[in-house]
Amino acid sequence: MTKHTKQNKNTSPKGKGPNKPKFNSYWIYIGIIALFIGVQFFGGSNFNNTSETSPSEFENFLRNGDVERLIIYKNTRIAEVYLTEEAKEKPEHQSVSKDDAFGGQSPDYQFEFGDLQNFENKINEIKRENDIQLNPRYETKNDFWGDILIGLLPFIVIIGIWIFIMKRMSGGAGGGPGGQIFNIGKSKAKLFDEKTEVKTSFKDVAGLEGAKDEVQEIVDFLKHPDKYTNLGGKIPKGAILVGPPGTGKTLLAKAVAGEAGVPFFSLSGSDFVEMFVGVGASRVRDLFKQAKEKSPSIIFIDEIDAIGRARGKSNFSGSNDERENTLNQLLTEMDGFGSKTNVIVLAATNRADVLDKALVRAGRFDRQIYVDLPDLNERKEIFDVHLRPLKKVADELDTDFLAKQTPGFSGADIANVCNEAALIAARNGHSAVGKQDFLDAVDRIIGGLEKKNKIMTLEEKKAIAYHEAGHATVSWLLEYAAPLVKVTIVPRGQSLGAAWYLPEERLIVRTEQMLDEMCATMGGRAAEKVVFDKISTGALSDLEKVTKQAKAMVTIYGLNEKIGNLTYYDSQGQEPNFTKPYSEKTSELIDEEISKLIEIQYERAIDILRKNIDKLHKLAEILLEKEVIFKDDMEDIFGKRPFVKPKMSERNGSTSAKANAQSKKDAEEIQNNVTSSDEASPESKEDKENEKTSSNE
Ligand SMILES: Nc1ncnc2c1ncn2[C@@H]1O[C@H](COP(=O)(O)OP(=O)(O)OP(=O)(O)O)[C@@H](O)[C@H]1O
Ligand SMILES: [Zn+2]
Repeated sequence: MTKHTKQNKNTSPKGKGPNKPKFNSYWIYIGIIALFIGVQFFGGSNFNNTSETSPSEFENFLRNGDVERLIIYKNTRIAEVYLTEEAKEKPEHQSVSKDDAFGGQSPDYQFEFGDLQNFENKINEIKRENDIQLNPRYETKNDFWGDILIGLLPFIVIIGIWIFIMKRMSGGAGGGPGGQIFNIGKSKAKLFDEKTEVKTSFKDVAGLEGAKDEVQEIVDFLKHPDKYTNLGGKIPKGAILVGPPGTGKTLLAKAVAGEAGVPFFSLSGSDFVEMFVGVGASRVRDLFKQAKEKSPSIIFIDEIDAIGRARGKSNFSGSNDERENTLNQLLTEMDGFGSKTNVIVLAATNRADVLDKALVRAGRFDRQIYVDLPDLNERKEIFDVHLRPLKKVADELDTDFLAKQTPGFSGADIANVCNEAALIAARNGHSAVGKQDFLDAVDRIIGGLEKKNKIMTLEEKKAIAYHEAGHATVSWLLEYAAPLVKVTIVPRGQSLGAAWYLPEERLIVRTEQMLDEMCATMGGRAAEKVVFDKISTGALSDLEKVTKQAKAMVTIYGLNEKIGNLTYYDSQGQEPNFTKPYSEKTSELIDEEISKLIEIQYERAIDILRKNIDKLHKLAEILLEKEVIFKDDMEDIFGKRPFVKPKMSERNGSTSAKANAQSKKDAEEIQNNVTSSDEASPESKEDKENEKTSSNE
């Protein structure tokens, strides 16, 4: 069961920071309205120190010359009488209040005169008889309540609209409309307390081994904070879980809380965002206050990008202040944690790249934990987890088989499949959930996913497998390409597949290293060309990367023979260049050289792949089958990477042509001793790099 956290204490928090507003902004609105009503009541002209009288008595006053002023309201048939100063002293006017707190603005008497014509005649008659100068003033006036109502009408309308919006925004959940207004500055966090909830544990999270390892530290810290602080260590304040929707980010965060046995506050970044100034910041404060009260605890903010988008970038209309305030408040709160505050903030997003730099700085969300779509094996595990609660599952059910049927599915999709299968089985009167029920459920979910363009055809999958296998093969066979760690055809962010390399830290990159890397980058497209004799649009980011690299070689690092030892790089880079720093002719030459560089590497990649076509096929097949391969699988196919320590004297060529020839020779060498050589270990490779770097200087 979830419950909304309530807090009935003082709403205006004691701000710590210097520029925190003392009041939540909605109090200001309420104040203005109250003030207005007050003015209506007390400043109004007929607040009661006016005595009632009758027309005949008035005639007496008039006769006696006591009346200074007479106001006649035609529409309400009321006359207001103001006495002269002397008259007020007379005993017959004792009932008239003398201490008029409002500057004597209110009349002394009022009465209803009935018929206006008669009344006027009577006044004129008395005036004539007694020689009295009095000209009544005529005014129109609404009655008191009508007056107030009309004055308040705009405010009532505004409040009405406001309440309406409030209700809409908070989904009409809980509490009356008034309650909503007064709770607007409260955080909407849902609290999952381990005492009242069924505990989520790592057992409930299938796969995600890497991510689990990383969050284990947070669990450990929450359990034994002293262990860390005693050693003077800094405690992590936050981590961001990055990954596509439905991959179990929320689940993982909840499991961290469950494992550590601490309360878990969960809400979405968009919950902070309201149209009223200051509300987001106030909600952030409230959330952290609640979390600190229950510390140690975990705050989980889903869709952090709703508030954490890079400032001044996302919105051209410029009215982003409210979101920025919210973000600033979040940063302030996170900075404000002392080492004694055992609150850890976990956030989730599927776009880490749009986040504000300030958010991912050290001491805030300085850890990013990747939560990717599951591969074949992980999908099997997720099926296992979600089959557990199903009461009756047919015995012959094979989760391996199910995992194979669901490429590209997220954990949430799989949870959906299991649920759907149970429903289908029930509808068809089956006594247990069987294989066919699952297949039907998969079909149904795929139908939904197809609409969202998330499913790839078998043909596409094959193309991607060869593309990635191409990268892997070429980079494996090139001495200077970064060593491969993992290749996958599980879609990842914008890309359809990916290869991970172990980047080396190099201070200086040599020509042959750049060329080898470019060649490996072209390996994807080259494989498509070699195998299908077709190329696809799937290589866009590869082309972008390789073009940038080639351009840098030619125009920045002076690594091209024809262009020579010069750079068009401007380290000051302050003034925008409206004119190119080189002539048209040079410009053409640059384009030509860039394109030549890339083409040579493309041809080279094709060449390598043609010579290793069997291995490429084998690799692609394994990829299709397992969806992910690691270094070990590569070694099974290619043998260990064959590169031996180079002889120093042979390696001092630095022009592209020489380097090219050198690398080609390498590739051929590899041909010959790919199965025999097993000398290269990562360390020796690194040593070699260092030596090479220094020899180059
Ligand atoms: N690795 C997993 N193991 C078991 N179940 C999973 C896994 N991943 C997702 N699920 C199931 O999918 C549901 C939704 O996952 P969750 O809400 O954690 O995804 P999310 O990554 O937070 O998604 P979003 O980005 O849309 O918020 C979970 O409640 C769980 O049932
Ligand atoms: Zn590629």
